[in-house]
Amino acid sequence: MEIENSLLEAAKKAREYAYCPYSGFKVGAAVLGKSGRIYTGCNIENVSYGLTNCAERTAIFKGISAGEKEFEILAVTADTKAPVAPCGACRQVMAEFRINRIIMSNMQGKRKQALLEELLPFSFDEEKLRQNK
Ligand SMILES: O=c1ccn([C@H]2C[C@H](O)[C@@H](CO)O2)c(=O)[nH]1
Ligand SMILES: [Zn+2]
Repeated sequence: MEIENSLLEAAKKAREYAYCPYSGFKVGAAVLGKSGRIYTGCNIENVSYGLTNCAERTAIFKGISAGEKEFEILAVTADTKAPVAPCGACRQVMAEFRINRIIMSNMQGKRKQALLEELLPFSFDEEKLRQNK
């Protein structure tokens, strides 16, 4: 519970740095690396909307680019009525790095936990790529 609270706190702080002039929808995320380090992220939008990077991917890419190989838990938060859920692109990136535990929350502290296999069933993975004939 302690680590979950720390991750949500870190995600909440990172959310303040969201660059979202087009949607006005601020999101914060934090991911725990196997090393024990926490990497945070916010969403970063672009005038060519499709280049937008979500908070979750910002946090994961920060971890990878700092040398982190494996992760334990990812937390994400936004100012929504129900806990915010990661988009499909972020779920696929979480699958790439086997981030199995996801904590979704809102600003009021409402939480929901899920396993990646629940968020992304029948996922496309390395094993399927290797079945290429
Ligand atoms: O889980 C989510 C959902 C949305 N967004 C961002 C993308 C975009 O900047 C804005 C609206 O979709 O919120 C995230 O960062 N994470
Ligand atoms: Zn996303």
